[in-house]
Amino acid sequence: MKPYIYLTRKLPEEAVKNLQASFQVNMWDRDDVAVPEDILLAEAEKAHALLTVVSDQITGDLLRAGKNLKVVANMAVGFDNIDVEAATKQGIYICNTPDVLTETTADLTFALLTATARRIVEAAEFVKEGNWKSWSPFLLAGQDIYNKTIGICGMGKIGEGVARRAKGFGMEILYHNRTRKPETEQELGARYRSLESLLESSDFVVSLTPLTSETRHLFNQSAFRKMKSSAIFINASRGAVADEEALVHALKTREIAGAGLDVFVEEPISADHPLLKLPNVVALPHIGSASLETRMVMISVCVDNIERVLKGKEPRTIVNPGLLQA
Ligand SMILES: O=CC(=O)O
Repeated sequence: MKPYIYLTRKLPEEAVKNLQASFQVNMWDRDDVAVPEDILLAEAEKAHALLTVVSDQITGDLLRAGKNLKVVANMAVGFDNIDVEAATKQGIYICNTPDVLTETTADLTFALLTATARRIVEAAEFVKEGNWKSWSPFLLAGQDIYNKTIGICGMGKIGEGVARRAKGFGMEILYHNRTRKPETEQELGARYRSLESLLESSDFVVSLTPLTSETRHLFNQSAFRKMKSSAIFINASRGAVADEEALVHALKTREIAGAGLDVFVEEPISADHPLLKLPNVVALPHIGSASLETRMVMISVCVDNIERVLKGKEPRTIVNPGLLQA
């Protein structure tokens, strides 16, 4: 019998035809709703490979139930939705899609910064709603971006991509990261700062840090209080790096000036969430890497990893490399 692969989202036929040639492939065939947990569990119990997305919770229980499972290929660079430790114990490869989405996500992060600073979403709605009656000096006036200070928290590849864009805007670049990046400092003139100093000095605080036990609620009440009252907070990593209640408070009381958010604690965020009621928030539906080109490449990275593992080869992009040595 051919190995069985379950894809948790409807993907284009052309993207998965390679898999169909050698394996039995089944996919959740709706694009508008996520696969329900019970169906995902039942599929994991049968599957040799899963192709998953960020909103699928790949828990220890699910991985232990997957007696045939050899690989989970997550269509994202982040993998906080997966219990990697449990997978490693079960001998299951966890793969992600690094590198291929770096520039696309940096584009979106910078676009979100621009949209928030210059009130682009508000302005576009204003025109479409027929509210534009006259040109006026301060109509929808926002904040400058060029020559301002950007503080990037999480200087991985996407952080570096955002820093390159910031350099083009003549911005002063500060960063905070677990490790210093001498080459980035040299190439982009980025300056390392403690988190506290970055928060105090930046006009734009940009979160690109992965979600871990250390970064959960990194942006809390005390962090927002340290920021300038004119500061704009941009989050393009994971919702839970910010304490959303503290963020709502900081925005309402104008402790900070605005926020551009591509990610939320609960996704999809409910339409009546207090964050969505605030005029100084630009909210996007987790579309950091969502260009047609990049999404197709991400799928092909997942497909390639699955194919390799099921054919007895090493996957190319692996999150639990300890397994390769085991
Ligand atoms: O959020 C998206 C990703 O991790 O790629």
